[in-house]
Amino acid sequence: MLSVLSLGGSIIAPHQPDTAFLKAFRDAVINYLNEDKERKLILVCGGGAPARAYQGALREVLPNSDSYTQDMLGIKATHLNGSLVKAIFSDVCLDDLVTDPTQDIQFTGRVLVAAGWKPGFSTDTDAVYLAKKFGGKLIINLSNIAKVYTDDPKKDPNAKPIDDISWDDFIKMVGTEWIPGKNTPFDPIASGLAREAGLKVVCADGRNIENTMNILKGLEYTGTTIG
Ligand SMILES: Nc1ncnc2c1ncn2[C@@H]1O[C@H](COP(=O)(O)OP(=O)(O)OP(=O)(O)O)[C@@H](O)[C@H]1O
Ligand SMILES: O=c1ccn([C@@H]2O[C@H](COP(=O)(O)O)[C@@H](O)[C@H]2O)c(=O)[nH]1
Repeated sequence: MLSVLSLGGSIIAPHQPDTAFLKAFRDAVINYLNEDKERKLILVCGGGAPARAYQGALREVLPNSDSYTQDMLGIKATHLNGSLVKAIFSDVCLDDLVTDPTQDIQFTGRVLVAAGWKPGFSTDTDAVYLAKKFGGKLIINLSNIAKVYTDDPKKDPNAKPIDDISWDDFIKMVGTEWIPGKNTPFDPIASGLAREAGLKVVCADGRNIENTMNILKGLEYTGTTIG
C-alpha cells in the first residue's frame, strides 16, 4: 500500500533543521514500514526556512525580482531539505531524489523522497503529480497547523477550523494564482490539479507524529479533509 506525504518545509526546517522532529519521524516511519511489508511511502519535501530566507533576501535587495528567480531559489532549498531527508532514510530509500515527478522514476526501496521541480508552484503540486503517477488517491499534507481554517488564523483570530471542505470551496479560499513563498495549507495550482484528478488531501499538523501515523493507518485523526 502506497501513501504520499507532502512534508512541509515548516516542519523539516522551521528555522533550522528540526533534528528532534526528524529523529522521531524517522523512528515512527520505520515502525510503520516494519508493521507491514506491503507499505511504501513517498515523502515530498518543502523548502521551509531556507526557502523563505533566500527568497526574502532577494526581494529585499531587488524588490522587482521576478517570480521565476524567486521560485528557483525556493527549489534549491527544497533540494537541500530533500537531500537531508533522503540521507536520514538511506537504509530504506534506495533511489535518487526525485526532482521531476513526470520522469521515469525508479521506486525500488520502501521510501521515495522528492523535492521541488520547476517554477510556478510549490512541492504540493509535485506531490499531486507523484500521487497520480503511482496511483495514490490520498495525499497527507503535513504543515505547522492542525486544520484548515476559514482564514489564515495567524492573521484573523476569529478564523474557524474546518473538518471537511470541497475542492470548489477550498479553491475559493486560496485562489488560483501562484505567488512564490505564499503560505497556504495547499497551493492553488496543486488544488486545481487535485480537484481535476479526484484526489483527497488531508491537511494536518506534521509535528504531531502519532496523528500522522493514525492518518496513514486509517484510524481517527485530527485534520481537515479536502475533496
Ligand atoms: N485558511 C487557512 N487555514 C490554515 N492555515 C492557513 C490558511 N491560510 C493561510 N494559512 C497559513 O498557512 C501556513 C501553512 O503553510 P506553509 O506554507 O507555512 O506550510 P508548509 O507547506 O509546511 O511550509 P513550506 O511552504 O515552507 O513547505 C499556516 O501556518 C498558516 O499561517
Ligand atoms: O516544484 C516546485 C517546488 C517549489 N518551488 C518553489 O520553492 C518554494 C518552497 O517550496 P514549498 O513547497 O512551498 O516549501 C515554493 O514557494 C516555490 O517558490 C517551485 O517553484 N517549484
